Amino acid sequence: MAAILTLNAGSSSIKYSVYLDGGGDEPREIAVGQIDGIGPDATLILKHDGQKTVKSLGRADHKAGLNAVLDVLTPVLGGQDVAGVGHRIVHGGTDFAEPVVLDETILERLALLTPLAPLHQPHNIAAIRAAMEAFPQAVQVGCFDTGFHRGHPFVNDTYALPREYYAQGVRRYGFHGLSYDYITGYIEEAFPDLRDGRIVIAHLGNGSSMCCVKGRKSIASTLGFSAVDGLPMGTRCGQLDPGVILYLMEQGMSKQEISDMLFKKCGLLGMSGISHDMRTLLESDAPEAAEAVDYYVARVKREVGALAVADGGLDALVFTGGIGENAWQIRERVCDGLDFLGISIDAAANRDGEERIGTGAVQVMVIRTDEERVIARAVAKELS
Ligand SMILES: Nc1ncnc2c1ncn2[C@@H]1O[C@H](COP(=O)(O)OP(=O)(O)O)[C@@H](O)[C@H]1O
Ligand SMILES: CC(=O)OP(=O)(O)O
Ligand SMILES: [Mg+2]
Repeated sequence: MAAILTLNAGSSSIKYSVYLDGGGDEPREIAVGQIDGIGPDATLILKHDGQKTVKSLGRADHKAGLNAVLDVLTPVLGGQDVAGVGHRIVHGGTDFAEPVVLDETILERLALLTPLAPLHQPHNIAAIRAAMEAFPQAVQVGCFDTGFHRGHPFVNDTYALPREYYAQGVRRYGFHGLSYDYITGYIEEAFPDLRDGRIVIAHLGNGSSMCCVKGRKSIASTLGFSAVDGLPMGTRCGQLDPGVILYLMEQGMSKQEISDMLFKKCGLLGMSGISHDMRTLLESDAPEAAEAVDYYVARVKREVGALAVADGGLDALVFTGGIGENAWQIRERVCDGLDFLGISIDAAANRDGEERIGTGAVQVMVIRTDEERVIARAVAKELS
């Protein structure tokens, strides 16, 4: 049976999985892992054959992380034929929404979108090139984070700029679409009563965004044209008055310096001066760490309200992503004081990370996302 490999290069991690192609049935996962904490202190995790391997890599950038993944996969694959490799590609622009078989021309077009997702797009493209070299016989399939949001109503898809900019592609694309696709599919199966419900999903990770859906369709997202808008993130500023950028330009900062600052030096890292990592900030006693977390929580809360309004009400609130799935403290603080929206949670169920933690009119849920599965399904479809 042929194998399918998935690669998902996030801003602070590379997630990977190996599946066996089900020949039309759901692909069967046989190994899963990630390089966590890309930067000074990276860790490789592999779960395979009922065993979990954890190996410290020390300092590792995306390239070193990817090489470590390819190394660890050799014994996992055991000479098995890799028929397809699926890739998460963060930005598809106006041209790409559905999964696509990748070739050199497409890669060149995707590279043009790098300024809009500098923490992802180059690593996504590097992973594709590495996979093309490592598995030359395999079909390489790109799956786009922006695809899920392409049906937004115009009011949630545009900025109030002169119209020609919309035509040029200056739009609210939204990201984390593979995660939202997985979560909405999961809800459809596990909670059929919510199939047509108004759901706000908070994908809180190193990259964070929120999205409201109705009947599995994205209605609005906090992320927009580039992967920097909306919520504050590990190193990204989130929503910002464009006047600040004009101010920075007047201060003499170059385009590259401003981009580096907004994408790499802001958010939790910039506000705390300590770390981009939510785990570190929750453990810290420094007031700056507490202020960064306060700001993060306050922005998530505001977006719950904003997205509930955009969706015409709220039936469920879902937490997912590295922070949303694991940080009970953040979930507790986000939900605190939102009773007026019908949101309240059971403290013990929340601490235990149970799937259903709501006690009010709105269902509140913690659901583990699986972007890799969405990618694997797309590859399997391509192979069938
Ligand atoms: N137990 C935990 N408590 C708090 N935060 C956590 C926990 N586990 C993971 N995280 C946070 O999740 C983030 C990584 O999320 P993830 O979705 O994997 O990232 P990426 O955006 O790279 O895909 C990190 O900032 C990390 O601090
Ligand atoms: C789009 C984005 O921010 O992705 P990630 O959360 O994987 O960094
Ligand atoms: Mg991610």
